[in-house]
Amino acid sequence: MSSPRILVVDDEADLRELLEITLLKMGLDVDSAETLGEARAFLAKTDYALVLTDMRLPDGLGIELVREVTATCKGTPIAVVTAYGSAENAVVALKAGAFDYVTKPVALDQLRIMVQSALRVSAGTPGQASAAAGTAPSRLIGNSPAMQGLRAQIARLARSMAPISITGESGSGKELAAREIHAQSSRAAKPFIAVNCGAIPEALMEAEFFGYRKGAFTGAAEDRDGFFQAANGGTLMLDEVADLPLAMQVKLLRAIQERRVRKIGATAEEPVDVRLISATHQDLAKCVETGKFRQDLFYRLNVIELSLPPLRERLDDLGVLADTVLARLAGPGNARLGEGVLETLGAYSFPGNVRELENVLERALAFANDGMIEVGDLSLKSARPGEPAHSAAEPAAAPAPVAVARAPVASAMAEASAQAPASLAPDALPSSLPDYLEQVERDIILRALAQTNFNRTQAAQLLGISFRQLRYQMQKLDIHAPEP
Ligand SMILES: Nc1ncnc2c1ncn2[C@@H]1O[C@H](COP(=O)(O)OP(=O)(O)OP(=O)(O)O)[C@@H](O)[C@H]1O
Repeated sequence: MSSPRILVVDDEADLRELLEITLLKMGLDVDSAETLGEARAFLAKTDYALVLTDMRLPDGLGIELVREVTATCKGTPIAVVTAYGSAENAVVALKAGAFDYVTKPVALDQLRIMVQSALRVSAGTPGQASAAAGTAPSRLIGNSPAMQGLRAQIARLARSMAPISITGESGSGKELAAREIHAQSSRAAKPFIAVNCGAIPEALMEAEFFGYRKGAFTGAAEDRDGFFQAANGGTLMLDEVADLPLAMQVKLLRAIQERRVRKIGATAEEPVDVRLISATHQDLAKCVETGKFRQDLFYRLNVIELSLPPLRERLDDLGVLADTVLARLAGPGNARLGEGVLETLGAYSFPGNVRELENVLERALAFANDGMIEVGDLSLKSARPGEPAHSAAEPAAAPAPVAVARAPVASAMAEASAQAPASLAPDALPSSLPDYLEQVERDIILRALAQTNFNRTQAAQLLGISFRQLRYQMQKLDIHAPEP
């Protein structure tokens, strides 16, 4: 079987030679062109597994070739070589459809990693083949035009290394979309690691992201990998990226630019091959304006934007989503929606999106007779049709109070109040600040859960925190949902 063939396009003889030698040593066949014109002539005759082009060529710009190859050579990955520090070129090329980029001076270990990953793309992984054939069932359920467009966009984006920034309200499926991109990419066999940037204490962040060496600090009993090493070869999702403290943003930017990380306590850096996907329900551009988020990092992460529509803008999908959720909860065919249920759901604004739909159906199923969910089994916040829903970014107004808190919540509340620290006199001090704060936190979370009938999405909104933060705090404080 013949080796994959690569086209190198560069007018600098030294660099061209270095690229050729490196690729030949990897067992690949190479054609070389010095100009755009020569490259076009090669491309007209031969199918390549990868095109690697410089940005500046005597008769034009490499970006033209990126556009042509992306438009005409279906599936051929093209990567660009950019001058060091010219992030702009790299970003423009990625936006135009380039698979990836390497910077000059070219680090050969990074070049090899990039080439191998491009070869996996052009060979087509099983995930890609079935996705392309339209046979792979997508985890993103919905037949609305918005969902169809989203799935098509994901299939395209899965073929490149370009960083993707996913925006959307809480519960709209940002993590699911990121997992889908990973699953359809040539990285599917490698790990997908999702990190909630808002849930990591600032003091631990560097160790969590980059790892540490044994003895680097008190308690570092052995070497440990960070998220970057754990995601090597795969995808790293930075969820709630707007919550990253500024100091960590600087370190992250460096890791992204260099594609290398250094463990705390290590002397040398190590290369990492990670595709980055970031997500947030906040307006990251606004965070840049207010100085909360670094512009340079924003620019690096926000190369391709993927925006997830809120559920209330794709109500056509309610039926199929409800069927899928019920089949998962009760087993296929064991639960159904009674008369008027879909219409009632359709009149609700779902501020917590699909996650809230899942919660609503799970609770309703607990009250339903023989798996038949009736309108009375739904406990929705009052919502009028067409009423604009609250953005997840802004805390929702307090929901209509729940008439009676369910017994387990009420008893948990009573228990919490019994333990709750008596309010302190203005100059009194608690004997243990952490215990005192923990009890206050427990008390407040239980109160919010009782008010929302243990709907965590709504409770998180009441408290002005994300669903994930609430879930994290509940785990930490050992607070559990009552048994239905
Ligand atoms: N289109 C969809 N099809 C099927 N399930 C979905 C869809 N969108 C979201 N979900 C489900 O809704 C829940 C929330 O999704 P996910 O965690 O991806 O949301 P998110 O936007 O990342 O939320 P957050 O901002 O709170 O982290 C998950 O259980 C997910 O499986």
